[in-house]
Amino acid sequence: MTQPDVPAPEILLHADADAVAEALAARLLARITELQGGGRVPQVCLTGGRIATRAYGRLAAEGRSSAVDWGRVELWWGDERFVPAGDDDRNDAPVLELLRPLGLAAERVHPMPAPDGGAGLDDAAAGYASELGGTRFDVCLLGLGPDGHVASLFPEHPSSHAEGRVVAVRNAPKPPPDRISLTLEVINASAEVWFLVSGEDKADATALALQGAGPVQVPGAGAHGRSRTLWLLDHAAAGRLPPDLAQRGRF
Ligand SMILES: O=C1O[C@H](COP(=O)(O)O)[C@@H](O)[C@H](O)[C@H]1O
Repeated sequence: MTQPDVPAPEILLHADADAVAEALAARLLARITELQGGGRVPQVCLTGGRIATRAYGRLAAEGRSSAVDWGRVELWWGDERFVPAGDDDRNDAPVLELLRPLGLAAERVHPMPAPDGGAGLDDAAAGYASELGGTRFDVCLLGLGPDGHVASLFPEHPSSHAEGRVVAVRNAPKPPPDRISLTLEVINASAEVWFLVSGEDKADATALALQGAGPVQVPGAGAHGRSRTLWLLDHAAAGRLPPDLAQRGRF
């Protein structure tokens, strides 16, 4: 089912997880370069997840010799696990380690707060909302959980119908239970939303999200960009799409 004024999702099919990671890195470098060429400081929202972490490795490797001015890129996070800074469970830890050698400007990197900063979960979420202000992302990267969760918005959970811009998530069905997440309001204000999804365990959720499931049942179904929504999939994740949809993205 398509919604009025929301561009139809574009499916980009790749052989495997490595190919998705490589494609994401190449596409992001090209988009950042293009935005900087137009005089803009690109606003990029990052996701956690296994495939994203692979993609950041590629980005770090290829980013060094690219035309991107890394000091003029603004980085945000779509969700975070509310565990201490540096904890392996945090979404920002591997990204920061991988990308720091690129010469990012510290004041343009916006990790979500950690409990060791002293704030409780609600204050931490409110603090990120103020830091974010009215920022609209040029590109918002998203993973998709096997249950259809996106960022830390979980199916049939209070987070899936949260209001406001940033939500404090408790009792997440996937550990750790305490998290911070952007809401669909913020995600859907992005110019472009790019999903990166790999693996057979994501095939059902991918098929539901791309065939008009409701955002409370499948939060990933409710996420889209204002001008573009890309789904970078590997064959395994695309395995349960109806042939006409899967065929559209084959190259
Ligand atoms: O918990 C999370 O999971 C999703 C999906 O992660 P994956 O490892 O199954 O790809 C991720 O998008 C989200 O940022 C993260 O907090």
